[in-house]
Amino acid sequence: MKKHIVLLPGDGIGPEVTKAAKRVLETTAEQFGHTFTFETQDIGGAAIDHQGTPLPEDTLAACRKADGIVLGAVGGPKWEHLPGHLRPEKGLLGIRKQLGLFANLRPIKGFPSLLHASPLKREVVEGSDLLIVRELTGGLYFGEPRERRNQNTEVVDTLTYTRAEIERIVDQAFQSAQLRRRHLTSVDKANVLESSRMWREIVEEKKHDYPDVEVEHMLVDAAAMKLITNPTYFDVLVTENMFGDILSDEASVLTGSLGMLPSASIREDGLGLYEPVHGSAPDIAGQDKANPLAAILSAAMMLRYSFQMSEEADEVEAAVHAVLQDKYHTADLKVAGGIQVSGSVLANKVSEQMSSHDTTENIMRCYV
Ligand SMILES: NC(=O)c1ccc[n+]([C@@H]2O[C@H](COP(=O)([O-])OP(=O)(O)OC[C@H]3O[C@@H](n4cnc5c(N)ncnc54)[C@H](O)[C@@H]3O)[C@@H](O)[C@H]2O)c1
Ligand SMILES: CC(C)[C@H](C(=O)O)[C@@H](O)C(=O)O
Ligand SMILES: [Mg+2]
Repeated sequence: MKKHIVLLPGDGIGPEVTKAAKRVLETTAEQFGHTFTFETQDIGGAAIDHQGTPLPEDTLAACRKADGIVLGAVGGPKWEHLPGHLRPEKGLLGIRKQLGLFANLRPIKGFPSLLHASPLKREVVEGSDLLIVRELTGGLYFGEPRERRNQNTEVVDTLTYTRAEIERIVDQAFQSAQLRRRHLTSVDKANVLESSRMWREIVEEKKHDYPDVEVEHMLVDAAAMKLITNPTYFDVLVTENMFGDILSDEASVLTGSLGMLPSASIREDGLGLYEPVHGSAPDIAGQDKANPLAAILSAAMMLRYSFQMSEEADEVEAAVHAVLQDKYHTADLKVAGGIQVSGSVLANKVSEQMSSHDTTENIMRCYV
């Protein structure tokens, strides 16, 4: 099969992890007889430096034509002095919005060989396997007005959702739950926010369309606590944009590192932007220390969702599992008796593992 992939490396460790994902995609193409073509475009701080804007028209146009998009990360101290509308992060928010990528799927599952890498107790982490379905193009991130007022003595951000925006993400979450253990937790702050009360109403209406899914509501503060005290309680969580952002970084603790969490930002027709959950990590950028597995697993999600190549996705995930079983890891993961390697060496190991044809069953097949 032929597929055209747009790479958006961005800033900080973005280029390092994107290169790793590309490497693994090239190995996939070779192994399965596909033709993947790649095109690199600017986004974020790199785009500001090269083209004066965080989201150039060319980038958007290329993404609209792509079969899949892989993004590294955007942002960093170099651009922090810029006004809000010119910041690198605006490029990422812009592309999500412009492409209508309203659903961000963030699977969190501990690899068995990393159970001790989490600072949480093994008995808490063991068996955790959850999916955060984060609404991605609404809420506080996009509401207007957002401004300073009255000579800088007041500030306003706006949380808006339309009924249709909530309905489509709730549908997505119910459908994800149907593919998994059929337990959905809708997370909100309905004791305070009107938007959350409408969210709850919609979940209550929608549940009749999915009678095989058990659904409940949970307040976000309680959910934050339960995520790290009793993570195996959860299957699918669905929540609005900002709550989803925060809860997913928190949940990464279950896996041992933020560098392990992949994500898919998708829309109904199958186009997707595949992005690790982590940021540009300026503290380790340029040192080949970044964990490339979140980006590699994001590429596996692209194979599964946008390209419908589930065998290929299984192969990548199984190779990641095998490399971790062999005790290879980057510096962010604390693995007793492990073999610490650079990010590029770890990516090569995954690639070699795939080429060795040694990989068997994918017991990590959690990325739905
Ligand atoms: N999707 C994105 O592009 C994205 C996501 C989050 C943050 N950001 C941006 O990134 C910049 C830095 O943000 P931050 O420091 O709060 O968050 P961050 O996710 O970049 O880093 C948080 C911590 O996790 C570590 N880390 C992150 N990814 C890692 C990896 N793959 N391997 C090893 N360690 C890793 C970092 O070294 C750091 O200690 C900011 O400008 C922020 O806006 C971008
Ligand atoms: C960089 C930032 C705008 C972004 C977000 O909040 O969506 C990031 O934290 C993420 O999780 O993808
Ligand atoms: Mg985030």
